[in-house]
Amino acid sequence: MMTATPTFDTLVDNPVLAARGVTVDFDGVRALDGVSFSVSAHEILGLIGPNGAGKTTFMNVLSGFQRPTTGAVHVADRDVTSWSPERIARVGIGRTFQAVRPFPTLTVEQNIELGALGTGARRKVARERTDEILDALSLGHRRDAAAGALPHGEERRLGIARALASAPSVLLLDEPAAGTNESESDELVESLRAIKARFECALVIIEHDMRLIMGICQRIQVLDFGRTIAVGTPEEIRRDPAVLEAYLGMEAQ
Ligand SMILES: Nc1ncnc2c1ncn2[C@@H]1O[C@H](COP(=O)(O)OP(=O)(O)OP(=O)(O)O)[C@@H](O)[C@H]1O
Repeated sequence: MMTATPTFDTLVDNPVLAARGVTVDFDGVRALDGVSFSVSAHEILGLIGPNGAGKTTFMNVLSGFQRPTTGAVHVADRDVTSWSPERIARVGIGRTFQAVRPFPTLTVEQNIELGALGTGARRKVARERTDEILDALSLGHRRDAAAGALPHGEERRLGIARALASAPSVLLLDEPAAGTNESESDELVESLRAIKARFECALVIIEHDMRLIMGICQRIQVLDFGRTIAVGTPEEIRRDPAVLEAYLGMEAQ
């Protein structure tokens, strides 16, 4: 287990997405302080930490929505640190947002197809991909429903489906289980497993639902006050004293 802040060089070999020494300052607040990170093709990585630890800011840096004050972001061997979000999306980094909802008056199918067409897929390819995603995320029975009429758990899955439609090599998910009940969260886990099994896509998941994170992630990185305090398997993280002190508290013991 690595409990110190990892350096770029000691992280995974051949990462599809990596960041080195990322610092972000907001008017006197240091939201991130030298965070390094990498994810392998097809890996499921959890990014956890207490409120305000810097998780969303870090995801914004990875996807081009926040320019780091210092540090670098690489997609495979390309330095994308100064790229726009649109350009980063085009080289395979997809993401969902905590608060962005699907287009409510469009159908589920149309929402997903737009996600594919938006990154340049031809209509036939977009249709095929939409069918595959509807099936993998168990949304086929809702194909013609208006997105705005979906129950909350399905609406969250549609958000993921839309991001998946752009055929990302890495999908960044910002609190996909937010507001879901236990059975919706179980369905979400099934969908994430189906994505891993059926699509060539790594997943990076910010989530406060520890049952979900511990159940599905192969590796977890923990942030606290803008720094990495641990990286390891769920088992290692569950027992890490720094993590217990910072975040999990008694509930993890
Ligand atoms: N645009 C901003 N301007 C100023 N400060 C910001 C901005 N965005 C984030 N911060 C601050 O940066 C720190 C990290 O915030 P961030 O939202 O990244 O944390 P988080 O780990 O995602 O939290 P949560 O789990 O509550 O979503 C916090 O102190 C927050 O107040």
